[in-house]
Amino acid sequence: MKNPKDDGGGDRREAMKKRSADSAVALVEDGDVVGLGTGSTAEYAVRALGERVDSGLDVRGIPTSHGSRAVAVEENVPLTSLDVTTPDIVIDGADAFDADLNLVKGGGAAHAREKVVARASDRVVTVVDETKERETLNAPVPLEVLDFAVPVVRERVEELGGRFALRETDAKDGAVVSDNGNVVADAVFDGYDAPALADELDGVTGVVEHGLFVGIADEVHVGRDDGVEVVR
Ligand SMILES: O=C(CO)[C@H](O)[C@H](O)COP(=O)(O)O
Repeated sequence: MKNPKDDGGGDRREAMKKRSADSAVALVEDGDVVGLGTGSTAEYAVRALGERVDSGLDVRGIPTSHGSRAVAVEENVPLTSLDVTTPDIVIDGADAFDADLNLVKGGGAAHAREKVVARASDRVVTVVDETKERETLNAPVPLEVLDFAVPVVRERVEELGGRFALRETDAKDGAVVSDNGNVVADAVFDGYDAPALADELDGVTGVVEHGLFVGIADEVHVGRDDGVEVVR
């Protein structure tokens, strides 16, 4: 299965993403520690934060991936780590969300670090364009899995009624490997109750982390053509 993030784009959608990112970055205050999310929408946020740093804002960022670290370095956003402190706010994207603020994350294979940073943050702000909105979540659930455990995790996902698809990459022959050195798969279900499935996946030994974020997001900034709707 190819990366589910290969979902096209277009200028209109990029503008919605940027609107959402700008709205979230406006919440950052002088002195804040900011969790830096991963993905194209979060990248807009890191770049917008960089502009505010240029104008004198005093912040430190905690990246959620090698990718977001690289963007922060390029934008001169000073960095710190969970060894030193925890974020006042994290700004990160999502692959899908529902009205209860359940999120599916991990299209960029960074959901394990993203969840660690989000759970450590005082305020969790999600940035999306309106195409991510769902009445019922049914997006494939990313799984970061210990390579050794793939057969037993596959079996458990199938017992839960899903299909287990190891994620592949065009960048090399073989599986997508996370920043933590584990393989990444997608668990595909027709539809699911996010809290119940999250509970089940929490209990699967060999799954380092899954991409269902339940009870974590405080607000979702939804970029639309005519502005940003903040869903709380
Ligand atoms: O969870 C993520 C990475 O692991 C991303 O936040 C998610 O995939 C959304 O990315 P984009 O803003 O590019 O659509």
